[in-house]
Amino acid sequence: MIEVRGLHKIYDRHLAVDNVSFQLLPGQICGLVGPNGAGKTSVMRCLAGLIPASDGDMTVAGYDSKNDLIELKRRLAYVPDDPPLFDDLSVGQHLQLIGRLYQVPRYQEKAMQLLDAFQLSEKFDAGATTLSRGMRQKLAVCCAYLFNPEVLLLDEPMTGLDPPGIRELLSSVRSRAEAGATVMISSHLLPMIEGICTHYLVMKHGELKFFGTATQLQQRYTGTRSLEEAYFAAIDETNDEPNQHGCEHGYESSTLEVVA
Ligand SMILES: Nc1ncnc2c1ncn2[C@@H]1O[C@H](COP(=O)(O)OP(=O)(O)OP(=O)(O)O)[C@@H](O)[C@H]1O
Repeated sequence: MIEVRGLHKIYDRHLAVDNVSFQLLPGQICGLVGPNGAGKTSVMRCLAGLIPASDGDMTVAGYDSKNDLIELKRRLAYVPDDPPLFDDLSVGQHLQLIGRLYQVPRYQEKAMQLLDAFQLSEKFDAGATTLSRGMRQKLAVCCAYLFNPEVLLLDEPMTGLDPPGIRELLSSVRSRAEAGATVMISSHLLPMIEGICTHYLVMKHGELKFFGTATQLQQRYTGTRSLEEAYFAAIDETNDEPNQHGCEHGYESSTLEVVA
């Protein structure tokens, strides 16, 4: 569902993503974690086709990012951490726009259900500029969910959400994955994503430090009792040589893991 081989992203002369490869299947939820500036957003923006990769191959839902970008975008939703809403549109009009653009059957009904779930119904007629930060985030998630994408890329989606919003977001991510979606969720709130992720991708300085299942992460960093502890073990590793540890870095090994 998501296949990335040798992704590189260079801004001017800064190497922000350095040879990242991984593969995710339908139903899998991948926590994308790493320190500030690790390259997480750059990976997501390349995958979403918002910025060009400097090198590498990416396939989403079977569509190649170089040759089938439009088809790829039809199947993917990317929610950035600061969603760019339309200032002139209300909450309801945002959902109407997405419903029509993506030709979602009965989009009005689905939109109301989503707004209810995220406690945003009373803001149906409110303009985007009048929304709080958390409400903007919730609206962006509702817009992403409305067309039922096969792949969801959520960039720090919990930032600004209230506790009911976080709970709804986490449970909805889980149920969408159970229904067959592939989800990548970047977050610094490690205890919050720990309960839902099947996989983890740990980045530092643009490099992939680990990719694998939650179980593999535990096995790799024996003695760690939580995602947070494994995270620190992964990013504090002094030996940053590529392929030093086999499965964390290589495309072949992540393929093996998925096939297994
Ligand atoms: N448009 C840009 N031009 C130049 N450098 C950029 C640009 N966007 C990102 N970078 C640099 O690329 C690196 C990776 O940035 P990125 O936003 O992908 O990191 P991140 O892991 O998402 O960070 P955070 O956790 O802070 O959101 C950083 O060093 C950043 O300064």
